[in-house]
Amino acid sequence: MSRTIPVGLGSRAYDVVVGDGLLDTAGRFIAPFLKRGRTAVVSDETVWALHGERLTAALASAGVTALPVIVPPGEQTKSFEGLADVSDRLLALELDRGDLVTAFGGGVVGDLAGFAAAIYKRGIDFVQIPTTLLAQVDSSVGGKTAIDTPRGKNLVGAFHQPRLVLADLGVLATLPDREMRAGYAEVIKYGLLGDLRFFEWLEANAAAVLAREPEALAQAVARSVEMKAEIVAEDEREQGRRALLNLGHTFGHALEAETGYGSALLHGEAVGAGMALALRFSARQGLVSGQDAERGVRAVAAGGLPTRLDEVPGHPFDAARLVAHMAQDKKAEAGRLTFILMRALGDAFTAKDVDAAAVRDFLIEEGARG
Ligand SMILES: NC(=O)c1ccc[n+]([C@@H]2O[C@H](COP(=O)([O-])OP(=O)(O)OC[C@H]3O[C@@H](n4cnc5c(N)ncnc54)[C@H](O)[C@@H]3O)[C@@H](O)[C@H]2O)c1
Ligand SMILES: O=C(O)C(=O)C[C@@H](O)[C@H](O)[C@H](O)COP(=O)(O)O
Ligand SMILES: [Zn+2]
Repeated sequence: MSRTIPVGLGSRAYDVVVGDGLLDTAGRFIAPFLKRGRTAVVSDETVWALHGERLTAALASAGVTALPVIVPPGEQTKSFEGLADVSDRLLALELDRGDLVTAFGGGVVGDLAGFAAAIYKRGIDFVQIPTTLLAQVDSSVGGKTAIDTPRGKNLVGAFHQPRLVLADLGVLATLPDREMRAGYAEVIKYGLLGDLRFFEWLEANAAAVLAREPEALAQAVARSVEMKAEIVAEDEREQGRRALLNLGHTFGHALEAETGYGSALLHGEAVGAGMALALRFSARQGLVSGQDAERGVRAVAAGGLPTRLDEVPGHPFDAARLVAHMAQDKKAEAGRLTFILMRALGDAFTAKDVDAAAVRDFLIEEGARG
């Protein structure tokens, strides 16, 4: 059984298909987007070793040749060097504008391959086959593509929507538990930012989702995608409501930049800690009740995610350096900080012009160095 969730973007509309075993029918889904029977498949070494043969066979059975472009796994690959490497290899394959790039992996591969597709010969089509929980619920949908720079996360990128997303829940069977927990951060984010019922469902079903129980997993992925699709369709370029998807990211991206994008702190872990900080900062500002904030933090912790700075590798962080990273955030305007804060569980909002000194004081209270 699969579910198809449309992303209603007019001429750039596409479907997200969620189900078990979709990889084996990938050729049938992808063939209609091809002008000739081939696609470059950008993947990382780990995903390719585990699932590359299966995808290659599925494509071949529909008359499609896979041209692999395999990159090292991990956040460090989402860099200028990684982008140059992928772009050069797509050129070496002599892809033209009628060809298609398939991003087959987690958010790193999706963001990198998507950005390469956005700028290759000024733009070619791509499809996403996300293989992590995080990529299935979040990064494969919505068209944000980017690389990191030492100055900050995702600072160089483009909006480039995929033509199709195929989320095969079965491939998550090989995903390490730590990566499941990191992906769960983006799942709970949807409940916190805009759906109290989903949040409550997750409070009751976190363990089942993390254990990959088929029904719970399918429900968590489908509801997350549904929420993201609805928000992206309303605000593709983050002029308003889409910024809510950044809950936990202003704090989280600053922590990622400070830890140097290594394996010590995964994006989802940074978002987990970032959401806990956003909840407590909201309470400190009198925006949300202390009770709601604590309940939100408990739900993040139940996902096995860090919720305090002293649980984040790199602690103690320098408060001023964290605030400096936040000023580079894409939501900041004229040097003024923007955060996604909470009014209640299931009710987040965009707070513009947040006082940098208040954020710094809060971070010091939370254990950062003054
Ligand atoms: N574009 C967006 O809207 C968006 C949204 C959220 C996150 N992101 C970005 O996504 C990135 C994080 O993505 P991620 O968490 O998927 O990390 P990732 O792509 O690094 O994948 C995590 C690890 O899991 C491995 N892996 C992937 N699929 C596997 C599988 N099925 N079985 C076994 N191992 C597997 C990978 O090789 C990698 O080592 C960050 O760069 C973040 O900024 C982007
Ligand atoms: O799709 C979005 O919009 C998001 O903000 C989703 C986030 O989970 C994701 O990490 C995104 O890449 C962050 O965007 P950025 O614009 O802050 O780089
Ligand atoms: Zn994210």
